[in-house]
Amino acid sequence: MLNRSNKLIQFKRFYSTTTATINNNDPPKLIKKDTIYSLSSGVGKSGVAVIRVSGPQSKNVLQSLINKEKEPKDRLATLGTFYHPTTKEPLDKGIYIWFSNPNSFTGEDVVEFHIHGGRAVIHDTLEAISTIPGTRSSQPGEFTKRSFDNGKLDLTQVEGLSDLLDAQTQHQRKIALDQMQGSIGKFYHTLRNDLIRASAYMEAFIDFGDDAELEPEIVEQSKQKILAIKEKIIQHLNDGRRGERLRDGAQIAIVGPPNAGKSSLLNLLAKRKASIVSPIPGTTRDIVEVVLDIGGYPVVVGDTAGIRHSTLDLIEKEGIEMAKERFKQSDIKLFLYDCSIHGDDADSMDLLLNIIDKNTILVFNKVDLVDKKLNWDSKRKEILDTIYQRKGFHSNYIEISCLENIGIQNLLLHLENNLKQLFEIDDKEAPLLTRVRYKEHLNDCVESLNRYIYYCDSDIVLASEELRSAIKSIGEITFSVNIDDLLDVIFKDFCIGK
Ligand SMILES: Nc1nc2c(ncn2[C@@H]2O[C@H](COP(=O)(O)OP(=O)(O)OP(=O)(O)O)[C@@H](O)[C@H]2O)c(=O)[nH]1
Ligand SMILES: [K+]
Ligand SMILES: [Mg+2]
Repeated sequence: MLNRSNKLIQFKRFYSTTTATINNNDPPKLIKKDTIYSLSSGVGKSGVAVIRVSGPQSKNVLQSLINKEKEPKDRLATLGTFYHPTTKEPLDKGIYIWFSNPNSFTGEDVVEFHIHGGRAVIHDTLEAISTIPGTRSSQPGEFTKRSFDNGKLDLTQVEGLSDLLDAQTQHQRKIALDQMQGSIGKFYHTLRNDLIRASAYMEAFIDFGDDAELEPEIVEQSKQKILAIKEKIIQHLNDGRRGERLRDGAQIAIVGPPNAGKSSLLNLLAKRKASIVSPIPGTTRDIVEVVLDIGGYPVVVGDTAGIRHSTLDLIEKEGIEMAKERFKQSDIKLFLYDCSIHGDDADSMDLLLNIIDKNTILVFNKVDLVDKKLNWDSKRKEILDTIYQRKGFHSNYIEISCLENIGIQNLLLHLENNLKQLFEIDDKEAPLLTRVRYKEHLNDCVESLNRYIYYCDSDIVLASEELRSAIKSIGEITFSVNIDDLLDVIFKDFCIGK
């Protein structure tokens, strides 16, 4: 029979190999590569432009450009004149910063040149760098790729960085920055580590059970721990698409009967003529979308075709179907009601009662046309009472006039509040689930854990098999887990082999 330390080695080896496809157990090594360079700041004329160089030739590049052999000081902005390495012609006067590996963005030797952002300065400096052997201009995303390869960023951080560069609104920026700094990565690391720790007790039971020092209760304990982890993952998965919504923008739909002023409202919100407005009912056919920033939240507002039964127009009919569908799918729903209609508005009322729900914001438009004292107040009361009688809730409502710009600020405040609720994170521990990719891996993980629970009492070998694939699924989210450290922790608090 194997002694314990051999078993320990076996166990370690087992974990190393089952995760070998995604984990590199050795500390990240710098692979000798081309030295890459590129303009890192935006294209076009600017006050300052930044050229970044990364790779083994970086120091050579720097010394050639400043025409001095001296050792650069680490992470210190230094003023210098840059020369062409072959013609020795001065190119520009600017600042350089040297980052020696591994303390740089890519983990390699990096030098940054902060030069004047004129076309010729940028062009000639890049050309000067290109004359140094071993250098080439970088491919898109190559600096970040090297950073990932060298273990400076895990995959979720790379994705966070990409979101940060794309962020259009304040809240998108906040979430992306958090993710780039490792919040999501850390959360998944912890989940995975917890699973490994719980499974280690299982594995030990399989391996050492016959030594009679480990009780069957251990299996039960580890099962309970794993169940708790599973619950945590499920909770995280049920975040109601908030993270994805924050990346892509929340959907707001404007629906209502023809001529209620839906397109007028869209144009007001967009501050431009995005949708055609006319007195002809049935003007809007397609869904017209505008992307907006409301209180720092990204939203996509969709203007839709006016909904009515009476039309025979096939195109309009299709537009109406699209409108209903959009209404259903949207995160925030605005129902526009023309309050200037005198006499019979049974159609509008039918439609309203048909589709309105608790979360719909009822927007009474064209208040500039009503005589409040005489009839509108009582008519509005009648509408709200009917909703209450038929649907059982008190509807949220706002009065506006698109023509005279009345109540729009109020509507925006209302929307902002709704957005705040929509995006609010009630679970302080778990970050927002920002990508479908994470969701897929987490779903795989939960499925494996369900099978683990199924096998747990009957076939412990199959059960631990499922545990391993659950662990692998989570590991795939970050793609950078060093298992050795963790195993040391496990075995320390495990006390096997002492
Ligand atoms: N007096 C007044 N007229 C308005 C107001 N809002 C919109 N209108 C007018 O109402 C008419 C219809 O406006 P639209 O914005 O085209 O209405 P819609 O709901 O998009 O109409 P469809 O696309 O046909 O369903 C236009 O003549 C607008 O100028 C308002 O607040 N007050
Ligand atoms: K219209
Ligand atoms: Mg319209």
